[in-house]
Amino acid sequence: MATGVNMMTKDPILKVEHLSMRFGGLMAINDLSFEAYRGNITALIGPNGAGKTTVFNCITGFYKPTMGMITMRQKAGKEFLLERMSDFEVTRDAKVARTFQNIRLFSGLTVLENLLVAQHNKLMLASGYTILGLLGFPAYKKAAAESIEQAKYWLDKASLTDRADDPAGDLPYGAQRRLEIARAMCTAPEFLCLDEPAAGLNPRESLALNELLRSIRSDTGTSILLIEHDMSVVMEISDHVVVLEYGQKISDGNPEHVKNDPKVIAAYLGVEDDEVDEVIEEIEHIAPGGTL
Ligand SMILES: Nc1ncnc2c1ncn2[C@@H]1O[C@H](COP(=O)(O)OP(=O)(O)OP(=O)(O)O)[C@@H](O)[C@H]1O
Repeated sequence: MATGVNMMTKDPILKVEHLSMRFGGLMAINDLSFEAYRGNITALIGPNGAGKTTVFNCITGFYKPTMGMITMRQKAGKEFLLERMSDFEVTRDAKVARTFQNIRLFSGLTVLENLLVAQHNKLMLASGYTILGLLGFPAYKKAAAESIEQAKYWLDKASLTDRADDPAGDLPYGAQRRLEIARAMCTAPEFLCLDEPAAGLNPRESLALNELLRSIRSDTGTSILLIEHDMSVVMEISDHVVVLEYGQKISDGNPEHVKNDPKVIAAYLGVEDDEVDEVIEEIEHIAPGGTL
């Protein structure tokens, strides 16, 4: 398959091999294989019901796949077979963080508190899981100061510093989405999975999201896998796009390759492959140069 991506020079952080997930009589994912590369933004796209969230749930330990292997290799070389791990272990040990389609913030806590709660594990470790934290043990004090610094850093990156003391539930929708991503970044993940981060955003909020994701890629080197329906976000910021239809991969490559792939156009327009040329001709007639 021509892909437009030079796979030889890429270093995979995630390898999904022959993944299948069956729900009763429904094969939601059927023998799916793809890779996500270190330091890249990879987008997983496809029509409604294609299986994107199911893939995310398999990667992040929420579902146990019916078949297949999901290997994550950290920067230091340590490998994890994610399909064998619980969601808690995937987050804590493999350092995979995720956000959900529906926002899941602690809406009664302030913005800053949301970012501190995300670092709970680190603080508990520093307290030795005892009351040393309450007694002002130096290691705990140091960890607490680091947590605040980390929270401040991500408040700034997400353009939320001036809302730090407001309840998270009072933020506009786009700011809540950025806070969720900032909260995930406070756990210092190597791999960040975002489920429809641009859903419901207005164009200005979408731009702010793009900027945040680009800065995560350039400043931290964290690899990102995102599910997204907003093609302007996908085409604008992704290095690599994987397209699913009915639980199978139909295209894999750089954004330019994917948006011109007749199979992808057919899937989105809901037509048979052999009718694609005809439909593209019609589209060209209405909007010359138009793609997806
Ligand atoms: N827990 C489940 N039990 C039964 N069927 C499920 C379950 N989760 C997903 N499915 C089915 O699996 C298929 C793929 O669903 P999935 O949510 O992964 O698609 P998607 O590509 O994320 O869709 P959307 O873009 O609409 O969010 C659908 O037919 C869905 O109804």
